[in-house]
Amino acid sequence: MPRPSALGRSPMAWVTGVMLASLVVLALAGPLLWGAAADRPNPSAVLLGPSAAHPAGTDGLGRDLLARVLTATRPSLLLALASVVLGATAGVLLGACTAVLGRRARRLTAGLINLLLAFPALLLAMFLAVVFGAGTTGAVLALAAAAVPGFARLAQTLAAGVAGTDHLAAARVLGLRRHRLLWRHVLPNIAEPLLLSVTTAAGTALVALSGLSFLGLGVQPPGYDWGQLLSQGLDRIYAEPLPALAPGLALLYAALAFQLLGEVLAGSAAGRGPVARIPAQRPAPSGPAEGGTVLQVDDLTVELPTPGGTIRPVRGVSLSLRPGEIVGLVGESGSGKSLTALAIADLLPYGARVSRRTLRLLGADLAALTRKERDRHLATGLSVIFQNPASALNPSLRIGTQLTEAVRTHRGASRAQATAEAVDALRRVGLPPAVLRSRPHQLSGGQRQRVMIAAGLMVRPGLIIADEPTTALDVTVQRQITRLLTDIRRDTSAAILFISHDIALVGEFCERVLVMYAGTVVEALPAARLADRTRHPYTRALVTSVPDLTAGRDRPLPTVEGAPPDPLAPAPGCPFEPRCPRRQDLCAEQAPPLDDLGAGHRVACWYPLPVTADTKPVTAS
Ligand SMILES: Nc1ncnc2c1ncn2[C@@H]1O[C@H](COP(=O)(O)OP(=O)(O)OP(=O)(O)O)[C@@H](O)[C@H]1O
Repeated sequence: MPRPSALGRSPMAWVTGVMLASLVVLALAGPLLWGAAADRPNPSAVLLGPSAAHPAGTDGLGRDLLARVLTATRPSLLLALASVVLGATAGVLLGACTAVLGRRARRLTAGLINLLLAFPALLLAMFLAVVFGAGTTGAVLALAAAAVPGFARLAQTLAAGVAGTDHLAAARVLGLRRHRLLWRHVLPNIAEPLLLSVTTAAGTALVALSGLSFLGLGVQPPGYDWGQLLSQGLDRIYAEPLPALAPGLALLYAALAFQLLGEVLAGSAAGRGPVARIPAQRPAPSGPAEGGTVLQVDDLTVELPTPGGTIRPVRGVSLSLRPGEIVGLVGESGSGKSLTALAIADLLPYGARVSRRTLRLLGADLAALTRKERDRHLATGLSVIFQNPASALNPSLRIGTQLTEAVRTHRGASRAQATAEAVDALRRVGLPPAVLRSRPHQLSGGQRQRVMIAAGLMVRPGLIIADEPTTALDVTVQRQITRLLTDIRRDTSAAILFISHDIALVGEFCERVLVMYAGTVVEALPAARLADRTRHPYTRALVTSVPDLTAGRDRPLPTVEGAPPDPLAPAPGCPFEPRCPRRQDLCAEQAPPLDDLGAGHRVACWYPLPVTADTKPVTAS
C-alpha cells in the first residue's frame, strides 16, 4: 500500500484526509449532538425557510432540516459502505477464484461473470430492490448484488496476471490447496488495485443508495438518509431551494471525498513504481531412489494447442538421473527444454497434453498415482528453481513465510521448527537469518536466487530442476550459484537437472549433457566429451559458436546458420536437416534414432561427425 510519507507530502491527500475525517466525526457525533433536534416535531415551525434558528429550514413536521442532514451522515455512509463491502467481497472471490480453478470450472465462472455483466448495474439494482422489497436491507442487498459483476471482472483480470506467475506455479508444486493458493498467493497480489476500486465504488454506492431512497425503494420513514431528505426537499425546491440543496451538498461532499481518496491512493501507488515481481522457488522433498535412479523419463511428448493448430514442442524425450548427478539440458531458445521440465513437474500450462512411457520420480510411477498423491509426491520430492528469481518469489510475503510454508503444509511442522529449518536452509546458501524478515524486493538478484534455492532445500528434494537459474544474473553471481548447487549436490545427494542455453557453462558444471533440438534429444554425452568428441553437427555447431577471449576481434563470431523448423509444419526427417552441412537424402526422409555409441554417448544422426581432436575447447562464456 502507499507509503504514509509519500501521502503526507501531497496537498490533495491532506484535503482528502480532512474531508474524510470530518465525515467520520459527523457520522460518530451527529446522532448524539443533533439527533434530538432532528427527530423533535414542532407544529409551530412547519415548512419554514432558512432562518438563524433553522439554517436549512424545517420539514412538514417542523423538524430542523440541518440537524436531519447532519444526523443522516451515519446511516448514509454505513449503508453505502455495507453494500460495497458485501458486493466487493462476493465479486472479488468470484473473480479471483478463476486463477486457481480447473479449466472447466474456470470457464463456467468466466461465463457467469460475462452474463452478469450484460445487465446495467443501476437497472439491476433497482430491479433487485423491488424483488428484495422496499427498505434498507433490500436496498443494501440490491446494490451489493449489482456491484458483484464489476468487482468479479476486475478481480478476474487481475488474477489472470497472477495465474501465469512463477510464484503461483511454485505454490502449486508445493501442493497447496486451492483456497490457500487463493488467500496466500492470489488475493494479496491483487489487493491494492482492488482497494482503490473499493474506495471509488463507495462514492458511487452512496449516490446509488440515495437514488434508491429518493425513489422510495431505499430507507423508509421514520428512518432517513440523504436520498430521502433530498426527495422531500425536492417537493418545495422552487419555493425553498435549501431543504433540497443541503442533503444534495452533503451527498456531493461525501462522494467527492471517496473519489479523492481513490485518486490519492492510485497516485501514490503509481508514483511508487512497479512492484518487484516475485517468485520463488519451488518445492520438493526427498525420498529413496529406486534402482539407483532419481528420475526416469521415457518417450515424453508434449502437445500444445496454439491459434495455428496443435504443436508438439517436446517429442519422445528420454532421460534419467542418478542420485547426486548433475545433468545439463542444453539447446537454443524454443528447443523444448523448459516444457520438458514443466512436464516432469506437472506444471504444464492449461490445455497441454502430455504422454510418456515412463515417468518415475524417486521410485514412484507418477502416472499410477492419484492427483492428490502425485501433488504430494512432487511437492516433497522435487524442487524447481526458476530462471527469474525476481518473479519466482511472492512479493507480498516475507521470505520467512515463503520458506516455511511447504514444511508446515506437508510435514505439519510447528512454526518454531519450520523457522529453525529455514534458518538452516539460509545458512546453507550463505544468507543470514535476518533475511527471513525481508521481502523479495529488499534483496539483490543473487540473494533472491539463493533464497529460491533455500526454499527448494526446505523440502529436502531428491531432484532439483534448475531452469536457467543463472541467466538473469551477472557472471560473478552465476559462478557463486553454480558453486552453491555443486555444494548442495555434494551435501544432500540430490540430483540436479540444469537447464541452460549456455553450452559452455553446462560443459563446465555438469557431468552429463543432453542436447535438445526442435523438441528432441539429438545427442547425449559425458560433459568431458563436449570439447572434442561431439558427433552431432548441431552440438558441434553449438560448441564452436561459443566466443572466447582469444578469438580475433575483427573476425565475425561463428553462428549456427538458419532457423529451427516451424513447429506447425514438422518435416518427416531429421529436424536439423535444413541447417545441416552434412545432410543427405535420407536425412530429409526419415528421423534418425538415438543410437548408443557406448560410454554413455548417444547420437541421433544418420551421418555423425567423425571424432576429431581439433574442436576448440569449451570455456565458460
Ligand atoms: N504455453 C505455450 N503455448 C504455445 N506454445 C508454447 C507455450 N509454451 C512454450 N511454447 C512453445 O514451445 C516451444 C518450446 O518452448 P520451451 O519454453 O520449452 O523452450 P526452451 O528451450 O525452454 O526455450 P528458452 O530457452 O527460450 O526458455 C517454443 O517454440 C515455444 O514457443
